[in-house]
Amino acid sequence: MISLRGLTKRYGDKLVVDDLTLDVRSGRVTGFLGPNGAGKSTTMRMILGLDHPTRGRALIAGRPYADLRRPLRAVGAMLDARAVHPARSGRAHLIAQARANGIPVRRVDEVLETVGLGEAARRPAGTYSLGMSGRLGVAGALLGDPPVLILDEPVNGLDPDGVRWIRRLVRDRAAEGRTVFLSSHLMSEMQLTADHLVVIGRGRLLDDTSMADFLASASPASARASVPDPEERAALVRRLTACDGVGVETSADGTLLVEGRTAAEVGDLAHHCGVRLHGLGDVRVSLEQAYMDLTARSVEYVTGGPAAETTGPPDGTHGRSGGAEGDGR
Ligand SMILES: Nc1ncnc2c1ncn2[C@@H]1O[C@H](COP(=O)(O)OP(=O)(O)OP(=O)(O)O)[C@@H](O)[C@H]1O
Repeated sequence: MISLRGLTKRYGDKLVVDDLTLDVRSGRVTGFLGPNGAGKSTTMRMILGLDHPTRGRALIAGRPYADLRRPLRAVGAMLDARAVHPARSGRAHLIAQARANGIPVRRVDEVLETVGLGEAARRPAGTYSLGMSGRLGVAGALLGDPPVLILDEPVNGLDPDGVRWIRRLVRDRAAEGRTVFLSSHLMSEMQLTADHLVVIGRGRLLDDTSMADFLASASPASARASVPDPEERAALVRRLTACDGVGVETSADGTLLVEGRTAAEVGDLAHHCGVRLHGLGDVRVSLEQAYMDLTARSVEYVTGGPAAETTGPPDGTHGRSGGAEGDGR
């Protein structure tokens, strides 16, 4: 487990990480989200002892990073995939890390195979593509077979096969009971990968919740139903719109979008009225939409316009508007 207690970082007069208190628990993948400059990398660097907190503490399994005797055996991390001496081969890079941590060289060859770099292992790391550098970074994180993994943008530069590979890798590690903490701006991928989310904006905690609750709280229930018979469709719409808080949109092909009711509720009502349905399902908000709603007021660097002046609300509450349709999990 990773524990942050009042973790705070100030660079000059800029408060970059603001009083973060949370636990990143084992046995699940925790996604770390936030707009550019929100303080994610700085938080990860403080967990890994690469930056000193201005205030507060970051602990790994109850200890500060600096107190870990064999750090790579306690926590594996990839923060900057390109931070490798360009003239050194990937294998030599890993061997140096392994030696410093009492890890046998055969483990280096093992992790190089695991990340698919077996053949490129003896080439200078400076000749690696971004995706290959990422794979080498992940190999370094896996080297000590640690119970805690911290990965900053691990899918950056990876091809679709590599993205799926990372997803499987981190999910398998979490299923083994390890702690996985990873950041990504790829929301669709995060939706498939993470069980739990920590969201920050301008250094402050905006949410610390399960993926399911994050998505559920982002939008009211809504369902989609296809009713082939026009008269039955009209009857169902009448019954639905007679209820408070329910809105129905009918598309050209006769599909109903029912806001304010779950698929189960729409199915029950249709059954009760003797209405035949061809398609019925819940409409889920996408992580991207839920995230955009939550962080809208915490974005510092806005595309095509001035940045918002306000920060996110201090108590973690937020007005979300739902609505966008997503692919669910
Ligand atoms: N060494 C430093 N000195 C001064 N400011 C810094 C330093 N490192 C980071 N910052 C600032 O701290 C803020 C947070 O940066 P950080 O890299 O932690 O954000 P991030 O959430 O990881 O962003 P991104 O998603 O763009 O990677 C930024 O405004 C950045 O400019």
